[in-house]
Amino acid sequence: MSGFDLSHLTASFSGKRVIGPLSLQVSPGDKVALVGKSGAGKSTLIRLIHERVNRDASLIPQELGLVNALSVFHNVFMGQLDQHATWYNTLTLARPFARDRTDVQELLQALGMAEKLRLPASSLSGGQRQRVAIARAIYRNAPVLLADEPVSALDGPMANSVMTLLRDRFTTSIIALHDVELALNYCTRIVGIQNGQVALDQPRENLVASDIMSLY
Ligand SMILES: Nc1ncnc2c1ncn2[C@@H]1O[C@H](COP(=O)(O)OP(=O)(O)OP(=O)(O)O)[C@@H](O)[C@H]1O
Repeated sequence: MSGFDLSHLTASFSGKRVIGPLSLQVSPGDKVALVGKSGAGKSTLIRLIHERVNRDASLIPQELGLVNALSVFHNVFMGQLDQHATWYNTLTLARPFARDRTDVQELLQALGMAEKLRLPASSLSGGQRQRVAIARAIYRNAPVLLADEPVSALDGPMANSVMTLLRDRFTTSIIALHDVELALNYCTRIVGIQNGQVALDQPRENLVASDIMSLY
């Protein structure tokens, strides 16, 4: 599955509705940017979509979810944990298989972090940690990417390079982005969220930055 049709998406906290009810239909090949001001509901919507799509998604959550005590290799390998038998994962914890090490190393190379393979995640900077979560999502190789501000801790050139990589590696994606220029440059469809509802849903070519800024 690389497209999906979700309806009746709702979320509430302490009895207060923060999302929906809303529907979202995503076709295979859509590269959706979720935009909207802080607190609009983008992260909550990504979580709701992940609950529905689950194993078909590669997720980059805003909180990253790295295990500090484990190496960069093992954090990336976690992207495929549910695709291997328990014995394979247990052996990998002690001593990774050469093929997996090579695959992860190649990914880290593409993310400018080749020399970090064996280091614990605790020793990384914020931007490096974010790239490990990105590598984990790419390594998972699911049909759909769900990402919540995946390049927020990266400098401009690195953010562009990572967005290019994500665009090339995933046919279908939904990415929450604060950076309107990145949204317009790397996505094919812009979905604006306002007060938990879809306030804008347009192909990228119909929009300029000022159209999106009206959401803020
Ligand atoms: N765990 C929670 N408990 C209570 N309220 C929450 C919780 N998570 C989110 N909210 C509320 O839900 C609303 C939407 O939050 P959400 O994190 O989805 O927004 P967002 O658009 O992703 O914001 P940002 O761009 O700042 O990440 C906000 O009003 C927020 O306060």
